[in-house]
Amino acid sequence: MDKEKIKKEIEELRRKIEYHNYRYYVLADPVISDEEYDKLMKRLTELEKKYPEFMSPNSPTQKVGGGLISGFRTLPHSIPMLSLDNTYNEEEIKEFDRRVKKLLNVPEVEYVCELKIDGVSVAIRYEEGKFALALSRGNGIEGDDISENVKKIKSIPLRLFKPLTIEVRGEIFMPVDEFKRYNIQREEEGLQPFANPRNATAGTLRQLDSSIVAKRKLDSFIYYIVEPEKYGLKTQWEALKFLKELGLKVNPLSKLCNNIECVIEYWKEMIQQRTKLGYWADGVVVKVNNFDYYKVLGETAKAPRWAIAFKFPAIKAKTKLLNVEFNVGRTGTITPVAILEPVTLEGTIVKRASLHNFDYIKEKDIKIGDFVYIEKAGGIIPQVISVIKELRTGNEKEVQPPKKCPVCGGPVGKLSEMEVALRCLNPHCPQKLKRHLEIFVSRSAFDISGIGEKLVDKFVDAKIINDIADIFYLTPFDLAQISGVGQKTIANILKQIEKAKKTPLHKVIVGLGIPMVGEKTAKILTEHFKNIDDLANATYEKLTSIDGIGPEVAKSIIDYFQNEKTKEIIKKLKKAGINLESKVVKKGNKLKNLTFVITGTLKKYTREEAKELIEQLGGKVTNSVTSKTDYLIVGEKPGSKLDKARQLGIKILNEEEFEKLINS
Ligand SMILES: NC(=O)c1ccc[n+]([C@@H]2O[C@H](COP(=O)([O-])OP(=O)(O)OC[C@H]3O[C@@H](n4cnc5c(N)ncnc54)[C@H](O)[C@@H]3O)[C@@H](O)[C@H]2O)c1
Ligand SMILES: [Zn+2]
Repeated sequence: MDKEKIKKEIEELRRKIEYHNYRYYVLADPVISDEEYDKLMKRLTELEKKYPEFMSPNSPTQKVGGGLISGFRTLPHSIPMLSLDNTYNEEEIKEFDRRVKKLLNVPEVEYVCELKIDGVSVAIRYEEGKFALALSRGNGIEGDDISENVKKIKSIPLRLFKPLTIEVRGEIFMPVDEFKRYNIQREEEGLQPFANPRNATAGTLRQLDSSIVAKRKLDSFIYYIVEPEKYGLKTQWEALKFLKELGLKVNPLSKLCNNIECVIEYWKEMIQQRTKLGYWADGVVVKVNNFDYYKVLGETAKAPRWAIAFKFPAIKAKTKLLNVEFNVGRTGTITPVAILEPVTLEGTIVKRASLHNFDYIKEKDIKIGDFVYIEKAGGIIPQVISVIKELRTGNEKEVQPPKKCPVCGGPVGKLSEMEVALRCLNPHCPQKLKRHLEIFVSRSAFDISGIGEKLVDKFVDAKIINDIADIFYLTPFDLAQISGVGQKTIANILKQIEKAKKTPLHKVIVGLGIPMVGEKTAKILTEHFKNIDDLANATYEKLTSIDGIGPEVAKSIIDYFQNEKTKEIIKKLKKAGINLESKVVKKGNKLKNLTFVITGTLKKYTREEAKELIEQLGGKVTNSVTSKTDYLIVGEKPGSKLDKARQLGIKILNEEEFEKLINS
């Protein structure tokens, strides 16, 4: 009976930890603090130790977190790259010391204290002094070959001061200033800022393009030598000195201690200094100094027994949650934001903090009026971490998810069961306009590449563009008003806009941004409806009778076209002369085994449309005329392909003849 309960708790803990691993390592977007995570892990470790019958080799306690990334070559480590056990308090560090002394049967042990740099660990091999390979920690047994990226880090030498063949290990990290700069840049680009510098470092190192790594100023501290006895080294303290002599960057703040009291003192000193370092350290790594002891102490599947991470307490502040506001993002996601009684945290005044999502609020039972603890994830983004329930008066109020979009008053809901976030469901919500315009001008829709993300933002901010159709009403004057756009660019953009008016209907539909209607569905629709009005008037029965259109998509299409703003936008698109007719004919085999080449400009079709038409009828379109070409279709201002076709005696069709062929 009791055992059943324990088993359940173990399973629940494993499920939670795996979820947080996923958020942390894969999404680089953790939702709990390291301290909370470590508490879950500690509880699981305790239970597994007490009830070994529930132990499993797949438990997160048995694995090094992180994993491998696709796109890189994977190679085995020379010896496993492990994690570290950790503790947050003095009692436990003394316990660690007692355990070590008991296992070694000695009265006192020397420790080396090093800062625990909050970055990503790396193994670097040098051959005869020359940089040969860098591997990520991966799953601890195998790592990713990130050599090209690591070579771009300035503090990592490509040549050592001595021509040794050696493997060293250390930490790659992003300094505080660079992290701040990079996050500001990300926000300007409309990307989510990284929650902490470790995530930012990991995100940078997994780039396949090493020139990106060169742009972000990553740095390194090396702290470990594989098989140190080969170089006559007997202690970690000697190893650190040796690494420095090789020209590697070694953290200058390490300390050699004769006993555990000295370690605790160092830890306290570093807690004071931690915010002034210029890089993030989340604790002190305490290592037994004498290498002879390492074999005696050994290691678990996950961590060595001769070292422990003595983590710093989280820097948190207590304050009152005054209210919860709702932010609407570019994709319409609505996120709750805590409005706080202003409080100082790590030297800045915090008035707002992240609450992640409504599930988070529910899970933590956060109420308006509560006293809460806030913490800065990675020293940057404040978040509400926990509620101090003892201080409740009974007047606290539940946080109600909004029933309407706080920006446009539109309906609110989830797009699918799977989603955590609530969204504004109004397709024309002004808050979504920027994102929508990015899709509108993209290659899968109107293909107006002259108007990139930055310009879109400027147009919307300047209120020149208030809905998607406004793109087709841009004047040279509007364009000139936007700073940074020259005459040439203006002419180019106008040309592209003109061309975009001929965009085939399925791409127009993609551009409209009807929820749940992507490229594939848009194509199906153009095969069944003559034009946009035909589609707008389609009944639910008609839509669901089409192969590939499910009830949810049908409902979404109907909702979209019933929206008053949609009607206005369609009117504006018509007035601007946008193609809203489907030129797609029914599929067939009429052109089977025939190869076409197109030259010059056609009047009724874009290249793309003509190509699609031919392909739908079973034909093929290639770029150059060869003896295998069956037809050359000739528009206005044909190129040299026409001469070539004549030489080879290929059949030549003008636009009318081409239409006759497909409609015959
Ligand atoms: N908040 C979350 O949701 C969440 C989720 C997963 C993991 N985490 C955090 O990540 C930790 C697990 O990550 P981990 O396995 O990398 O362990 P870790 O970061 O706690 O410790 C091991 C690592 O410390 C690094 N390190 C830095 N300086 C060092 C030094 N001087 N000497 C030796 N090593 C040094 C090495 O990279 C080593 O791999 C957890 O304890 C938790 O704090 C948090
Ligand atoms: Zn809205």
